[in-house]
This record gives sequence, C-alpha cells and structure tokens, in this order.
Amino acid sequence: MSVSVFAPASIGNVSVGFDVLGLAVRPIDGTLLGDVVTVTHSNSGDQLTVIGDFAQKLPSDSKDNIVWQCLLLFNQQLVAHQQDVAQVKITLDKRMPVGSGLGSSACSVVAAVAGLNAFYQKYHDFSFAEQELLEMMGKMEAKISGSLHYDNVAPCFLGGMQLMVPDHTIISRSLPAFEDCYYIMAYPGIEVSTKAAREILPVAYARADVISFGQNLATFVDACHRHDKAQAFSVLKDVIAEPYRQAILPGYSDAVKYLTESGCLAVGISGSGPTLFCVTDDFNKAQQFASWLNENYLQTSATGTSEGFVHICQTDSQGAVTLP
Ligand SMILES: Nc1ncnc2c1ncn2[C@@H]1O[C@H](COP(=O)(O)OP(=O)(O)O)[C@@H](O)[C@H]1O
Ligand SMILES: N[C@@H](CCOP(=O)(O)O)C(=O)O
Repeated sequence: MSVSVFAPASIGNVSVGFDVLGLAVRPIDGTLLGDVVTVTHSNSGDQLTVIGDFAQKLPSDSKDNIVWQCLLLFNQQLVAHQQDVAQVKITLDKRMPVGSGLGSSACSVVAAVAGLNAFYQKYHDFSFAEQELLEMMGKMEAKISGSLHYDNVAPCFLGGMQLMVPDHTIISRSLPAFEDCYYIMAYPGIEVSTKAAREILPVAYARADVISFGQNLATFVDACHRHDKAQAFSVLKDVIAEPYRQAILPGYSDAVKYLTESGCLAVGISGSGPTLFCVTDDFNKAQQFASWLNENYLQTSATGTSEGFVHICQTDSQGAVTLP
C-alpha cells in the first residue's frame, strides 16, 4: 500500500536563461541522481522519516523539512477541492547533496508533491492537474530560496529542457533538447546556499548586459527549435549570474579555461553552484573532461576526502517517475 516517486537532478538557468530555463539530467551509468519519496497509509498520524546519504545535512526537526511543508500545502489543496485527507507516512530518501546547484530542494519538492498525487490517484481515486501540481511545487521552492523560480522544479517534474513563460495557465513550455549531448556534472563537495548566491547579484544591470542576455536567450531558443547545436551552444553565455558568482567557486575559472581550450561546446555554473556543467557531443571527450574534473575540481577536506562527485549525464526526458 505505498507509492514511490523519483525526481531527477536539474541544471537551473542553463547559463542563458536565469530563472527561466532548466534542464533535467540523468547519469548514463544508471545512478539515481535525485531524491525518492515514498508515501504509505498511516494509522498514527502524519509522519516524515528521512534516510539516505544526505539525510544528516537536513534540519533535525522534520517539520522544517520542505517535504513536510509540501504535505501541509497538499492537504490544504485537498480540503479546497472538498477531498478527504488521509494520514500518511512519508519517507524521503535524500540522495542529493544540499546547496549543490543540482536542484536538490526541487528534487525533494517534486518527489513529495508528485508522490502524494500518485498516492491519492492510486488509493483515493483523486489527482490534481499537472498545472496545479506545478504551482504547488513553485510555491514550495520559493519558500526555500526566497523567490519564485521554476527553472528547477519544472524540468525536474516534466523532464527535458523547460522554458518558463509569463502565463500562469501554462507556466512552462518544453524545448527540443539535444539528445546526443553529454552534460558532465561536477559537484565539488562544498555547499552554496541558493538564497545567499541570489543575494550577491546586482539589483539592476547595464543596458549592454540586458541586450546580450536577450539576444543570447532568444538565439538559443531559436537554435533549439532548428536543432542547430553549434549555434545553440555558441551563445551559452551567462551575463547575469556567472560574473558575480564565480568568485565564490574555488577552481571555477581554471576549469573553464581547461574545458574551453580542450574543445567543450559550453561550460557554466549549474543553478547557483557550486556544481559546474560542461557540454560535449563526443563521448571520448566527455570521459576526458570527467576525469579532469574529478582530479581538479573536487574540494578535499583536511582529512583528504571529498564529498564531491562527477557524473556524465544526458537529458532526462521523463522527469519525475513512479518507481515500480
Ligand atoms: N528536503 C530538503 N531538501 C533540500 N533542502 C532542504 C530540504 N528541507 C529543508 N531544506 C533546507 O533548504 C535549504 C536548501 O538550500 P538550497 O541552497 O536551496 O539547496 P539546493 O540549491 O541544493 O536546492 C537548506 O537550508 C536545507 O537545509
Ligand atoms: N535560477 C536559480 C537556480 C538555483 O538552482 P539551485 O540548484 O542552486 O537551487 C538561481 O540561479 O538562483
């Protein structure tokens, strides 16, 4: 009598689309890079248990866990739709490092809301529409990062490359992604708070930057629709966040120099960092970049160990899925 949902990692911004573009990714070796939420009926009130590699990094009081907040919001919405509210036991398998730039909080939010929805669909014959679910996810992500941005929750939930549109009846549109590209994701093992990384950004931008931003994003979207990979990745440049955030990412500029000189299609900060992503359509190069990043981008602690990792990924076109 339980339902488990997996929600994948994502690259927020994809360099050209600050807060409005995101891509879901999955490691090619089959690693489940994302969070899993399991929902079961309970006879003793609502409960949340957190397990997994990164469980210790989350608030000790489960009421402060975003998954708990998702349950409260979901229940409110059930009441608003005149539905009975069941008592549930939720287990969060926290597989994603917190403050990583891999959309960790979005993974928990999407797995929780989609998990609850799948549970009600299976056992209570009720489900919310995709749009309502996405709105709930956006609200929860905003609670954590301090402002509403869908660039992680939308690809994490819907899969593929997602472009946010300023129409609350649509929210997100799918863009054709480059399925043959490899995205090498290098998480150095240090934590960067999304909220803090947003606070260091300017409140206003110079006209030249605004023009570059608009031109790069428009060119990228057009190139995606024309399947013009060379054009798309040639404009993958971030004038909004990277110039200000790279200073807080140790080794980032050396990595960009090496990867660019070695012929990657593009390199950038995943979300608010510290994860770096690098794009190539050549598998041999993907392996070369992954091993260089492993050697040079991961940060080691005083004991010589690192909590970082590198994965060779491709586009995850499925998004959140119910596990068998
Ligand atoms: N289930 C959860 N997953 C991730 N972060 C959570 C969760 N519940 C609460 N948090 C808190 O939310 C914040 C997430 O930080 P954030 O920088 O937005 O992470 P990320 O960039 O990895 O999504 C942290 O302070 C963390 O303790
Ligand atoms: N658009 C956001 C994306 C944050 O992604 P995360 O993975 O770091 O949570 C931003 O750049 O602030």
